[in-house]
Amino acid sequence: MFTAPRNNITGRPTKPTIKIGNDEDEDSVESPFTKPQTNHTNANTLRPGNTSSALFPAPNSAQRVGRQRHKVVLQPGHSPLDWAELNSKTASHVLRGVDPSTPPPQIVRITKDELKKHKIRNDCWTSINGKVFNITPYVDFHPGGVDEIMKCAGRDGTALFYKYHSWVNVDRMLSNCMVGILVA
Ligand code: HEM
Repeated sequence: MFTAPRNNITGRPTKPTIKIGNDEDEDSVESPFTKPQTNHTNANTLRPGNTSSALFPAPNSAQRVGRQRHKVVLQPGHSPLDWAELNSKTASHVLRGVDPSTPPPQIVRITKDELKKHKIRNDCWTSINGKVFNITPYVDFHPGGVDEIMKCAGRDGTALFYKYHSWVNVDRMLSNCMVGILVA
């Protein structure tokens, strides 16, 4: 029966050693090559207990969404950052497209018939989650393109909105564009 060599003092089994070279009498030395080899052939393989390798490289947006992206090339000056800047510099009534004396949007009631009247490029409202937004100033900033966002013009766009991007925070993005609450 094979018995692993033991340390003379501690009595514990010694670390594995290998012979370097062919000389039988040469002292055996511990080799760095005896360490277990990690298989790095596919660093992205998610192995049980290995979470770090799965995060590098990070998945791109198409991989995160799980389908082909359909973002358009926006005109210069129409990036999401430009939209944020415009919001910070523009009075809310301008973005709402209403007279400055108009009451706060939370108490303005808008019927479906009224909503339907605002469906052209230069006067465009939509309703998402029961809130009515004037999207006229936002249309050119829409990363999905003008044609796509205009599909919700003058009507309830909630279903279309969630079909394409449930992760987008519309309340925040269009907070200054809210004109009222949709009523039956
Ligand atoms: C009024 C509300 C809307 C807002 C505030 C809005 C906002 C956005 C934002 C922020 C993105 C970029 C998303 C990202 O980078 O992850 C986006 C992309 C997009 N949007 Fe909208 N959107 C609106 C309505 C719509 C509607 C009604 C449609 C379709 C009929 C639509 C279709 C798309 C598409 C196709 C993209 C590209 C998404 C992709 O390829 O991943 N959006 N939208």
